[in-house]
This record gives sequence, structure tokens and C-alpha cells, in this order.
Amino acid sequence: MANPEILELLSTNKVFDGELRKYKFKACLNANFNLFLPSHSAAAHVPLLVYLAGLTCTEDNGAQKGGFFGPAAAKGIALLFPDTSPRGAGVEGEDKDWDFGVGAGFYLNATNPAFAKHYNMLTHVTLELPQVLSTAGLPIVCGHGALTLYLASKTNQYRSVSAFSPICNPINCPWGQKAFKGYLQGGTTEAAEQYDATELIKKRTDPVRILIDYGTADNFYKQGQLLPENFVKAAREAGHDESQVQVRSQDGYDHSYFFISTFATDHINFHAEFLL
Ligand SMILES: N[C@@H](CCC(=O)N[C@@H](CSC=O)C(=O)NCC(=O)O)C(=O)O
Repeated sequence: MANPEILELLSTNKVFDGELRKYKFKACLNANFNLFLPSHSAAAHVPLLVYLAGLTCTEDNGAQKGGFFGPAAAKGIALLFPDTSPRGAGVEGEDKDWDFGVGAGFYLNATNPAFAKHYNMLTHVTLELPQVLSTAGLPIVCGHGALTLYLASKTNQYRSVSAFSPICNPINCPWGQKAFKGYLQGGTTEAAEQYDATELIKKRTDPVRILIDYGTADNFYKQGQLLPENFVKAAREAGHDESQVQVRSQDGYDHSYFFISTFATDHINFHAEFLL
């Protein structure tokens, strides 16, 4: 399946009767990815669910701790786990902070000249990886990047989106403001057009398929980094009811992969409705 000029297979593991493959993507500065193929994929095309991990993560966090393989294997869904930023770009200061630069690419295409050559995770996730995997009809799962990629897509590339503890209104929270100031020449004004889920949902008048879970004990939620209430308000005002935009507050859960793995099956089943 893989073109060795572009993809180098680094490892394989059997899991839930399927196979987890780890690849180095040679076009993109050591940005590795993991691909789970359910056993069905040997005989038939299967849909692909993309998992976008959060700040500080690599392609391994969701794969190793998310608990997605069992439910995905049961439904016959493949899973793609991209990295969260380029690695080794050499931009000055890129590894200074945990919430900006290496491990924190924010799934955007940088327009700040210092970052624009390498920090193009939007293109990496929406074009480069799908092209290399030659798959259509991708749903996506996980936070801020998933929501914005889904909501800004004009090509029906994605059928549904779900997110765990996402940053819902980044132009109004410290993480988003810091990232957009650093990556984009136009800062939060430029970001509002393309990279803010609350702004984007206001402009979507067609039916959408969105599931969001967040935990009430999540410190980042309590600090005002996530702002799911802003997203719900904007969605309802734009005419998207519970059947299109479901945002669930999960009592006592924090921001960790213990939370994600608890609700992983719900998210896989949600996407299966639109994929199979
Ligand atoms: N180092 C930080 C905490 C970092 C953190 O919690 N990262 C989350 C994502 S946060 C938003 O996107 C994460 O997924 N971490 C990786 C993991 O495997 O848990 C701090 O000190 O607060």
C-alpha cells in the first residue's frame, strides 16, 4: 500500500485483530503518523477516522492511550493519528513553550514568515495525508483542530466531527490568542475567518454533525481555555439544534486520556452512523 519514496514503515503491531502501522512521512519534517487498519481492510475499503491530538502530544498519545482500537475494529473503521506539529524545523524559539511551536501546531497554516515554511499542519492533515493514503470521506475526531477543519471545509471532505475537551472559541482564550499572534500575521482577526469554531459555526447554515464532550473537573475548562458555552450559544443561534450539535458536560472528568478512553466508544459509534 505505501509508496516507500514517501512513506517509511517504522513499526507494526497487531491489535484487536487489525494492525497498527507507524510511518515516517518523508515530505514533512519527521512528522510521523500512526495508522490503524481493522481486519476488514484486507478484503474491502474501509472508512477512515482522523484523530487530532492536543497540545504536547505526538502521533502516539491517542494511539496508545485513547482506547479507540476495540470499538473501531468492531465497526470496521480505520484510524489515522497524525503528529501535532512539524519536528526539527529549526525555527528560533519553537521549543521554548509547551503550548506553542513544537507539539502545538494548532492545525493551521502559518502566515508569520518565521513559521510559514514548515508550520502547515492544516495542509498536512487535510491534503497531504489524505492524498498519500488516497482515502475519501474522512471524519475527524478530537479538539480545536478537528472542529475548525470540519467547519471550514468547503469540499464535504468530512462527514462528521467529534471532539474531546476542545478549545471552542480560541480567539477569546489565552491559548488561542498566543498561538494566533505567533503563527498568523493577522493574529486573531485572521484566525476568526478560518480557525475559530465559534465564529465558523455562525456561518454554517447547512446541517452539521458534531459531538463534543468535556469534563467539569477539567482545569483548562475552569480556567476559561475551552469556552464550550460560547460554541453552544452560537450554534443554537445559527439554527443547529441538539440533533446537529450535541455538547455534553461530563461530571467529574478531567482533561486526561482517562476521560478520552471512557468515551472513546461513544465517539466511534457516533461517526459510524455517518460512515457506514
Ligand atoms: N504540560 C501541561 C499539560 C499538557 C496537557 O495536558 N496536554 C494535553 C492536551 S492539552 C490541550 O490540548 C494532552 O493530551 N497531553 C498528553 C497526554 O498524553 O495526556 C501542563 O503542565 O499543564
